[in-house]
Amino acid sequence: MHFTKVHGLGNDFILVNAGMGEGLPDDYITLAPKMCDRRFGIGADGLVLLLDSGVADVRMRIINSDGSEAEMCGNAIRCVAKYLYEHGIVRKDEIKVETLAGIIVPQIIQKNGRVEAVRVDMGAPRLERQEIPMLGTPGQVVNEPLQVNGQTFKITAVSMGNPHCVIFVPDLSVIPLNQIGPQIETHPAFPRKTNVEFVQVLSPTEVRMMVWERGAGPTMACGTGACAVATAGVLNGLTARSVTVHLPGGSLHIEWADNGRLYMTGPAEEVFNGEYIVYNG
Ligand SMILES: N[C@@H](CCC[C@H](N)C(=O)O)C(=O)O
Repeated sequence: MHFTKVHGLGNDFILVNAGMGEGLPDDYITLAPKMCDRRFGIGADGLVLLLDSGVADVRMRIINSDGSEAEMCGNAIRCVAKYLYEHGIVRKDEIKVETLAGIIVPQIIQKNGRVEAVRVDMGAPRLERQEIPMLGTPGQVVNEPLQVNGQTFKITAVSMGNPHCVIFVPDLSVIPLNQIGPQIETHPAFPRKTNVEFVQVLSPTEVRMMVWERGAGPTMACGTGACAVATAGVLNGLTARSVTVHLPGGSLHIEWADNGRLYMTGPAEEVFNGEYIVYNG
């Protein structure tokens, strides 16, 4: 199987152009963990499949490294847009991508004839509890206490098509992400599990975050997570509507525009191409 390795701020993916004639085994859900394995496979946070679409330029499916399917991926969609543009597959400045979270529109930003960044219209955040989804009485989940193994966290829940649980803390460096992350990811309050973001506010226009991703664990960056963090910052009165989000792998700019939509701007990189050997049986 031919693949292209890409990343957005170190959040890395195996891209398979499945709708353009590449043979794709049906069992990609079992294949994804094998391909994503960092010792026995190619190594990645997720497998991204590009498929033909009847309603957009392309359809994107994102399979986490544990084999679960996610509705959307902010870093992957920037990589997809750059890949489609640079390989001449979709030579448009604005590319329509069908996802399980709806049609998302990345925009190619060029400088000196090169794709410098990708700006993505990520749509409006979904804030009602049942849209996250989260159990409990209807309404928004803003700075609400969540009990986790005897500890109380004040959480703000945001859906960017996929679920996010945002927690503001005074000091990121003391957070045991690998211990608390999976406990919140699988907390019974989140019937479809959740991504988890811990955030330290540096100023009204700058925050630092780290993420524990649903189905992938700790990653270097999360685009939908950065959008959720920017939304949560405004809802909690902590940040402005335009904010720079610093992640372990680099920075994203997020704007929650007056039209209610979130715009994410950041880089995307293609790293190498290869052939993955699929053994039957
Ligand atoms: N890293 C991604 C999000 C990938 C999906 C996530 N793990 C989920 O299951 O929702 C991003 O950049 O948004």
